[in-house]
This record gives sequence, C-alpha cells and structure tokens, in this order.
Amino acid sequence: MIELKNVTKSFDGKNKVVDNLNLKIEKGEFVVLIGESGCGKTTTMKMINLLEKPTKGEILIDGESVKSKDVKDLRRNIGYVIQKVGLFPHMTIGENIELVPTLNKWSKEDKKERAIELLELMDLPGEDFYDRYPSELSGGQQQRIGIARALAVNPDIILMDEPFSALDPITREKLQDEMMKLQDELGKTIVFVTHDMDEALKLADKIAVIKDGKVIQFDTPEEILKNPKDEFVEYFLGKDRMWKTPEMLLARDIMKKKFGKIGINGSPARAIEIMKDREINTLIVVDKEGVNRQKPVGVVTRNMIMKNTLHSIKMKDIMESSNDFMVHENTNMVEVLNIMSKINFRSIPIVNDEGFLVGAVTPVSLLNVITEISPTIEGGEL
Ligand SMILES: Nc1ncnc2c1ncn2[C@@H]1O[C@H](COP(=O)(O)OP(=O)(O)OP(=O)(O)O)[C@@H](O)[C@H]1O
Repeated sequence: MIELKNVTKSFDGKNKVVDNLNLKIEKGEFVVLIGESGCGKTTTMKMINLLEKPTKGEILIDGESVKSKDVKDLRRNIGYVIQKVGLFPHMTIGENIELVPTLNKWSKEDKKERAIELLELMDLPGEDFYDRYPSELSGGQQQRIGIARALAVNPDIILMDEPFSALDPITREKLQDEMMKLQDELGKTIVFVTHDMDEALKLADKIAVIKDGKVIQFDTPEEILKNPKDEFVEYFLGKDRMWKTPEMLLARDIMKKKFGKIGINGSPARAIEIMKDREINTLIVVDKEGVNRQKPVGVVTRNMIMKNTLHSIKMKDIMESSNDFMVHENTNMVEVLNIMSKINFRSIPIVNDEGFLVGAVTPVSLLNVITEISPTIEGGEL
C-alpha cells in the first residue's frame, strides 16, 4: 500500500505545487492521477520514488516511510515509465531492459532470459528485438520497451507518467489494452498520470482528480461519472460524458425499483387490475406473493391475458418464462439494450447475486436515464 499523508511540495518556499495532499493506494490497485496541466500530478508521483522530496508530510510504502529507505534501492524497486520512454539510444533493446538487473548484478544469462521473457510479454518477438537499437523501433514499440524495462526486476509498484500521450490514437488504445491485461495478470500497484479522462476511465480502478495540488475527488470511475463531487470534476468529465460511455451505466442504475409484478398463482383479473392501476401493459411474474426475496419466473402482457381470461387460469399457465432474459444488476446498459432488442417484452427483470428480483428495466426507466444524461435534452422537457 502507498500512503501519502498531508504531503506538501513547494519549489520556491512560497507557492505550494502540492498542497496537503492525502491519498491511499491499495496493493494491486490501478490509480490514475488526473488534472489540468501544472496541477501537480507529476510532482506527486515523483515524490513516491523520491525523485522529488516532499517539503512537508509523509509518504509510506507498506507502512514504512520512503525517507527511511535507501534512495537507490527504492528507485530500483519501483518501475518508472515516462512519456518519452527514456531509452538510451546507444544501448541495444536488451541492454536497455537489463539496466536495473545489471545494477543489481544479475548474471548475463539471467538478464537475457528475463529480457526475452519481457519482450515476449510485450508482444515483441524476443530474439528479433533483443539486439536492435531504439531508433530502429516505432514509437509504440519503444514505449513497450519502456514498460518492459520498468518490469525488469518485477517491482510491486509501477509509476507511469503520461506513458502513452505521444502515441497515435490506435497505438495508444492498443497499449492501454495491453496494460489492462498486464495488470490483470501481474497484479501490480500502478500509479498512472494522465490528463485524458477517456484514458483514466478506461484504465483506472480509482481516479484521483487533482486541482491546485489537492485531491478534489478520489473514487472509482463509475462513482466519479455518476456523482462528480463538484463543478470542477463535472467540467473535467465533460457534460456529455455519460452519453459517450453508456457502458458505465449498469442495470441497477437504470432500473425502476417500483414496477408491476404478480405472483405465479395470480389470476387474470388480478393482473388486469394491477395493469390498470399502474397504467402499464407488462407484468413480471414472481415465484411467490409478498414483497421480499422473490425470484422472477416470467413475464405476462395484457395481450396474453386477454386471450386467457378464465378465472381458473393462473399466471404460470400463460406467462412466458424469463429465464433467457433475466439480467444481473451489474450488467451494463449496452448489454441491457441488446437483450431488450431481442425480446418481445417491454419489461425485463433485474436480479441480484442470489437471483432475487431487485428491479425492472422498462422503456420508462430507460427514458428517464436518457433524459438525465443527455447533453442536449434538458431534464423535464419530455
Ligand atoms: N523542478 C521544479 N522546479 C520548479 N518548479 C517546478 C519543478 N517541477 C515542477 N514545477 C512546477 O510545479 C507545478 C506542477 O508541475 P507538475 O509537473 O507536477 O504538473 P503536472 O500536473 O504534472 O503538469 P503536466 O500535465 O503539464 O505535466 C508547475 O507549475 C511546474 O512549473
């Protein structure tokens, strides 16, 4: 765990570039620091590996102050990737990757084995790239080498300062995807600086929005999107952000908690009554009466009931099973819409981990969300 406690940094003794900043980064977390140019992101990150010294406050790694550590050891054990790669042009790719293993006095064989392994991990044929020079590589390939080098001695922590910002959008996206895969596989603690919100939302477990050297909000991407803490965070997200990232909205965010439902043994007359009361044409059929811990079993529509009005008929006789379109509350909106487009019903049951009914997504609930997040339609006009 990395902990920044009341950290302040001033270069001139007057202006605070980082101002009483607090941040707790759990082991294995991918944390993105984001903010406008000059807000102190890089300085904050550089204090973690003591490339800059805090003026005040404390930085702890696994409970130990970085100040108490040997600076060389500290830096060797924290991977560091920067925007312009920083590969040494006169050294081969192999030698560049082996920099820290060389400082740590690894044997030649061990170093090469590790370098080849890392090249392969970064999707570059090891034997082919090992003896090349940086100038013979594309920008994206060089950046991959930068990441391989940072991973060389298998550090627990990797600091990345705008590592992809000089790359074209396609290469950038590819490297972001690879980074996410790597993080899944290796479980490193990553602190990543960017000023690109798309990048932050895509990569981060948690995002720290920084302004004037202070953390304004430190939350998951979902939370930042749904509940930006203030106008600055909102501005930074862009007004139409939710519109652009519907995959961030989950079924539980778009479902209605109050909706039409009926027990499996309910009669057609009862179904019609509920539909009239609620002015709806579709009901979710649940396994038992009551309000708690019900499981959805099917759906009935007004049309289905009109064809089966005999009093002896029960919902279980006429309903259509909902087994194929029951949706977990964490399913994203894009998938929910996809499922809705494939079925003939206007209401789909949303369930929790235990399979209990927690809500329903209906055209009205969707419309409410669209109205709320739309950049052009003002709320209330529909
Ligand atoms: N070595 C230094 N000496 C004096 N001032 C510095 C030094 N390093 C950074 N600063 C100043 O500290 C402030 C924060 O810089 P920092 O690089 O941390 O910002 P940033 O948020 O990473 O910006 P960017 O997105 O532009 O990289 C800036 O005003 C910068 O000019």
